[in-house]
Amino acid sequence: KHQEESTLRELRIFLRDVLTKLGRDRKFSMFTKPVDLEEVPDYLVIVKKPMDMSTMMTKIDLHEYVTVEAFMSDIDLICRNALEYNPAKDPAGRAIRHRACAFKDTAYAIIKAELNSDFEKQCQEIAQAR
Ligand SMILES: COC(=O)[C@H](Cc1ccco1)c1ccncc1
Repeated sequence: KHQEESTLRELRIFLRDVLTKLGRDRKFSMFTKPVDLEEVPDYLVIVKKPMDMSTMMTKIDLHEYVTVEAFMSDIDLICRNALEYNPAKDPAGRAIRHRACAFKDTAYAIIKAELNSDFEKQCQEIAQAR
């Protein structure tokens, strides 16, 4: 239905705006691109499902997100992966973990400030009907 397509188009615009805002913050630069598997050869031994903001931007453009909830699951995945791969056993690991938590909290705050709950309800109804 055209009304549904218009709602999903608005969702994509909203999600690109959230990622753009997060990508502007230099403390989150390690989350903007996939972890380099040549630099970090054991990454896939520990992290089963890598995720990063450039991959999320591609998923938006491929219409892979129909709800904000699905988008937030990938934000949570970025954070969880960083916590799993970077133990708190040294200052470098603790700094990355702190940024991972700040990344997730900042994403949630941007979304809460800008998302109309009716809008997400419409997206959920479209997702259920599919
Ligand atoms: C989310 O990013 C990561 O988990 C890797 C882990 C990592 C550790 C050593 C090399 O890479 C990272 C990359 C760049 N700067 C910090 C950490």
